[in-house]
Amino acid sequence: MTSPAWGVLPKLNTLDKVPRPFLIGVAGGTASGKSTVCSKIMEQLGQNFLLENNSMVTIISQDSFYRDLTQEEHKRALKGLYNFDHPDAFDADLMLTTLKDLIAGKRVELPAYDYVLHKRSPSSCTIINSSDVVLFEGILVFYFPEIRDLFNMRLFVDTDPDIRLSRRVLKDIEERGRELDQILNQYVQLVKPAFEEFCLPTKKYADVIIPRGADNVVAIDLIVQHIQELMRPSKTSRRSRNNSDSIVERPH
Ligand SMILES: Nc1ncnc2c1ncn2[C@@H]1O[C@H](COP(=O)(O)OP(=O)(O)O)[C@@H](O)[C@H]1O
Ligand SMILES: Nc1ccn([C@@H]2O[C@H](COP(=O)(O)O)[C@@H](O)[C@H]2O)c(=O)n1
Repeated sequence: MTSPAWGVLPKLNTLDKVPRPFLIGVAGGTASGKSTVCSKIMEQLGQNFLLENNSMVTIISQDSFYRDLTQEEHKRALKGLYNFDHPDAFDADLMLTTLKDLIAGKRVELPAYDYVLHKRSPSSCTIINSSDVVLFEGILVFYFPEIRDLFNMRLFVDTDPDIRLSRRVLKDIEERGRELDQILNQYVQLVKPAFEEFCLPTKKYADVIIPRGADNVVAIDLIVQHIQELMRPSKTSRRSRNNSDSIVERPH
């Protein structure tokens, strides 16, 4: 293979290594199963590959990057009238810095998000040391171009909207103590229109679309196999990559 192949590897310092951490973006509508898919990928990588190699997988939620609300915004949030599905609801700068820090091998601190209080809870912070694989999941992880470009693999969880709504209703009642009329009002007025305007158009950036989310065991198995293949050391040649579209064999 001659020079043209090198052009698809702009982010790699050395062709002997896949990026570490290997950063995977997982987008999809609310309650599509993003977290569940991430947990399955993590579980399977742990079972099949990472234990042998003493490596680590980390899942990060975009929800940790919701902006702090003003008093007025907080009042609206309590009534289900604040738009948490709009890109402006997120601190995109902090998201970018955090991901860049992780890529640089730095330790990062992530506050858990409290959906009842509508704010981050610094008391339950997760400290993330360097990992081999980082799964970053959220409704708008592919929305911001600079963030989107950091991913080495992009997945979109594509689940039927009726199923998502029914899961969302249950989740909001059981885990977030919300009332049905407020949940449905927020969904119809804010969640659904924002999904159509901001989240769904990012599906085109995905390397792999996963219909039916975590039910799709074949898709998840193939994704896990692909990650294992990319990360496995090879004696004769090593596959080097920037994203799934540009896997090339190392020139001999
Ligand atoms: N394939 C599935 N079958 C049944 N329930 C599921 C499935 N995937 C997710 N769920 C449930 O739906 C809810 C939302 O799933 P979750 O993974 O948290 O979605 P997201 O991270 O996209 O918001 C959770 O209660 C989860 O247990
Ligand atoms: N205080 C908040 C913050 C977010 N939401 C909703 O969460 C959804 C994103 O999380 P998923 O796990 O479902 O992807 C998003 O649709 C927001 O409407 C909220 O209701 N309250």
